[in-house]
Amino acid sequence: MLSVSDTEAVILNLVQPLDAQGNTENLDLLAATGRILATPVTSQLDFPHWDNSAMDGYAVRYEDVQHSSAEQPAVLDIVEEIPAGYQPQSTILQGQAARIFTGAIMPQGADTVVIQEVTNRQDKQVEILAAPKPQEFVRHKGEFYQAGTQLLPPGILINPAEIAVLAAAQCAQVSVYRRPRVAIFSTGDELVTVNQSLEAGQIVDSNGYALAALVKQAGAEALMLGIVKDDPVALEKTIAYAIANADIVISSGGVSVGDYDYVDKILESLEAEIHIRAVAMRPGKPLTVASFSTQNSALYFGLPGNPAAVLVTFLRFVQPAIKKLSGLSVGWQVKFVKVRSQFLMRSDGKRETYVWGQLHLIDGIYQFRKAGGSHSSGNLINLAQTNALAVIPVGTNLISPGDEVLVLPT
Ligand SMILES: Nc1nc2c(c(=O)[nH]1)N[C@H]1C(S)=C(S)[C@@H](COP(=O)(O)OP(=O)(O)OC[C@H]3O[C@@H](n4cnc5c(N)ncnc54)[C@H](O)[C@@H]3O)O[C@H]1N2
Ligand code: MOO
Ligand SMILES: [Mg+2]
Repeated sequence: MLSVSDTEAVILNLVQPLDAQGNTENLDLLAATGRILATPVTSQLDFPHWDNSAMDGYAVRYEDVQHSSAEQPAVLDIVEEIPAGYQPQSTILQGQAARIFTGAIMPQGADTVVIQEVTNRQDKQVEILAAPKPQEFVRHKGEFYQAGTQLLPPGILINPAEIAVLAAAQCAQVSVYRRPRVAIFSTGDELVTVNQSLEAGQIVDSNGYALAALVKQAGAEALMLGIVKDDPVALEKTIAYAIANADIVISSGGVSVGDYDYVDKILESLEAEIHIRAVAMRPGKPLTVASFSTQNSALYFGLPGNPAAVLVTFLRFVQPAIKKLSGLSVGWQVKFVKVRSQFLMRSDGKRETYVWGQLHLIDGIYQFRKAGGSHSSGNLINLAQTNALAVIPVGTNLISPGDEVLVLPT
């Protein structure tokens, strides 16, 4: 059995990020939030585009006002008014100023802005009641970004701030990586769809729904292949189709040691290389990860059937794999935060144990509260309304209330 961290390393090593050749699409800027930028973006514009005022006030020559005070104000002639959006017409000469507003172009000759709060306007003149600093309140051309240098690198997540930058650089369309395609199917003779009536021994295929939601949340596209019976022929057909039509395949169930657990056997018959068969974690011990030598074949994740095991193994291993595959250049790994546990938690200390619960903000500090109810990996009911997984490492049997614990926000 591999440790969780070795398993993560093996998986991330198997993932080939999408190649920018042939795996991109052009999107309208407004549709690009949450997508991954595929090509570097460069602008021919400086930011700011020209020297401009950061404040409402007066554009002046520093040398004219450097000794100004309330007692001995410099008195300047106002020669122009410059609102934002206008090209100034005059050059400010000695003893002159321009009325100027935030974001307006600085006029020639002026090098400093005096905010209107420290001035006294007298019709066509202004008194400067305090000496500014040289170049104060001027935003200089190219101070934020210089034309021709890289504005945004490829492989970054496009969040609202990047959308704003791309808009300012007049990128109405952006090249992003296509969404990874993830095939999902559930195995089990006991499974029915949400709208079928339940006979004895049957349960609803909730894993398919959970996985579809998780895949979408991870920024990928779900290719739903439904329920497959515990039947080698049907399974082989579905797996062969899935690996040829997706970047990643996720099945749930059929990976343990039962007589009807066929997934590993079928993968072997399809000449898969099985990299992982079991992980020292709870829940999620029987986990199968396989790859194929055939070109463009998907990476295969055979998740255990128990609903809690599906959620935990997806979040711990599949989500980072999807993120790496999607073209993100950094930050695919899961991020744990250190918080205090409110309650006592136990583990046998043999497998890395994941406990679902809630992060609560108490006086600005997060605390972890284990979910009430059964923590059987077959229980999906108390998974609802949780937002975090706490980790009890191998070798630790007890987390006492108030102890620090690593938590994976979900
Ligand atoms: N003798 C042993 N038995 C088991 C072991 C073991 O080491 N030795 N491991 C246990 C652990 S841990 C897990 S986890 C499960 C994994 O089993 P499988 O991956 O083979 O999954 P199934 O047997 O098909 O199903 C397990 C469980 O989950 C329910 N299930 C399955 N699919 C769905 C679905 N789509 N939606 C909702 N629920 C589903 C299924 O009905 C079973 O109750 O094996 C243990 N056994
Ligand atoms: O590994 Mo299993 O997922 O504990 O039920
Ligand atoms: Mg089984």
